[in-house]
Amino acid sequence: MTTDTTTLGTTVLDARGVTMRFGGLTAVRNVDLTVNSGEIVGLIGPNGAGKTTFFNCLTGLYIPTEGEVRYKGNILPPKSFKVTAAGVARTFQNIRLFANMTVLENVLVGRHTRTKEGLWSALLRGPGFHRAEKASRERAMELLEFIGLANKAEHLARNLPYGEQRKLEIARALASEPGLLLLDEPTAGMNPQETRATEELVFAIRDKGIAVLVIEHDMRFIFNLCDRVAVLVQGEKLVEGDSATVQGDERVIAAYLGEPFEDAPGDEEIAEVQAAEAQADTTTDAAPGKENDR
Ligand SMILES: Nc1ncnc2c1ncn2[C@@H]1O[C@H](COP(=O)(O)OP(=O)(O)OP(=O)(O)O)[C@@H](O)[C@H]1O
Repeated sequence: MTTDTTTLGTTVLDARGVTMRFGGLTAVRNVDLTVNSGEIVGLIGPNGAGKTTFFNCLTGLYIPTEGEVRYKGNILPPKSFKVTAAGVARTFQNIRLFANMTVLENVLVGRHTRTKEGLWSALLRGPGFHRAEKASRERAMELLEFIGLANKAEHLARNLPYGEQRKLEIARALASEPGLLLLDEPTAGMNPQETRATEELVFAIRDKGIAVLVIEHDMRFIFNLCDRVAVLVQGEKLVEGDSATVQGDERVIAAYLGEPFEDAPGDEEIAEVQAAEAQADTTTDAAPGKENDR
């Protein structure tokens, strides 16, 4: 799946040797990861594997103990608002909207890194301020159209259904006009329809020329969506490749034992298949992990 609007292959994000230690605990160990323009890259791994910690290292919330992170060739500054200004936006695992502000106001907040008008201009409310404010509102409304919330621009964020609140978070992140969007579990708590809509939204974002790096536990979502998937286990990158490669990798299957993929067969089905295979004197073509191939 490619996009017409970007040149595939230009490195947007380049994380090298990222390590994050908390006292004696190494949450992320020597992780390399690149995201190229036009790509949607997935980051998966069991609970506590270090995925969010890695995101925090990419977005200036944490300063990695070792390693460096470059965005379009430049080392990212160790402050989250500067990272956003540089072109990297993110959403969080837990919704962080301004609940008592309107939908439109939430998106306008996300635009502050792109608004040139300073404090004095805002206080004096001169013509420059009014022009900038009008342009910001127009852009925010465009984004709300794009994610399908324009008709709720004046609603309070707290009154939106859960799935729409998550969408609004994405719109707010997009308001900073990023070149790279990091999504931390965007479908957590969503029903299947909302998840499918989010999938379409992420494709549409990619088609606008924004590269995407996404953490998600929903394997079907990840494998449908991503051009490339990296697997973190206990802070280390275990495997990286396209969806088919990662789904078929026995180390990945082993890492997820006890936490099966959605729709993965239950123990009974596995036992049945194994018994049938043993009986049928099968060749090695019946590869382990095939059951997860969709
Ligand atoms: N600020 C912190 N201080 C100390 N330990 C931390 C901190 N943040 C994360 N950790 C630890 O680092 C490890 C990785 O946690 P992290 O939240 O990055 O995992 P994760 O892969 O995102 O998990 P999940 O899928 O459950 O969100 C865990 O052992 C966690 O307890």
